[in-house]
Amino acid sequence: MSVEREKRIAAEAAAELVGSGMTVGLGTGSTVAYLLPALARRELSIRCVATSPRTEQAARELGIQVEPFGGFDRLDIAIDGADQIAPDGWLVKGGGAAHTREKIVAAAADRFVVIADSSKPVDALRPPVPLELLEYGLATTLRRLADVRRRDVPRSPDGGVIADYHGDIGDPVRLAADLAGAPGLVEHGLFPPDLVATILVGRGDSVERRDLA
Ligand SMILES: O=C(CO)[C@H](O)[C@H](O)COP(=O)(O)O
Repeated sequence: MSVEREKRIAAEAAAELVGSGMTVGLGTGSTVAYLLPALARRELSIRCVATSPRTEQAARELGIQVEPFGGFDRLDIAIDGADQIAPDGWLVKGGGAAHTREKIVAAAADRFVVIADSSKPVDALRPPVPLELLEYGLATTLRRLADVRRRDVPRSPDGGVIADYHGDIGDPVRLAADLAGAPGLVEHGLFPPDLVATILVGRGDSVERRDLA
């Protein structure tokens, strides 16, 4: 079964978790690209925020109501893809360089739902871990952070510089804490299990569901 089909059925299963009246965070990426038409087809009355200009434009073109995030202090649900899913629920995100906004939206949601194809669950997380860095003092930040290289992609919508950590991951709790404490680092792409409510993985013809919360 194709990866694209697995993404689509996981995204469609996630769309079924959304009900009328909900506030919804929309992630970024090729799996979310299947979520948007699935949501639009349901013709629900929902208010959404988008984690990237790309998602915002695609959602609007499908008639989904997208509003500025400033108008919300919480969300009912957020749905997003992932680059890697560890057995204990740790995620690596940010392959599309949207991890800062994605983490803020995931944290704002009562329920964060991850959608993925069967290539995303891994036995152990591996590098790279995406980073967003502040432009101010960038050369010193890059010199201080070991094993970090700038990624040749446009800046984030918030002006941040995208880079990746290529060193060992080891214990993600420790690496996440080390990265979070580094001056000049805006956000990293390690998402802890306590952020995640449900993981939906398309595998072959069916969707595997894991509830973490
Ligand atoms: O974190 C992300 C973007 O920053 C994406 O959610 C992640 O890269 C997965 O993307 P895809 O669904 O295309 O595999």
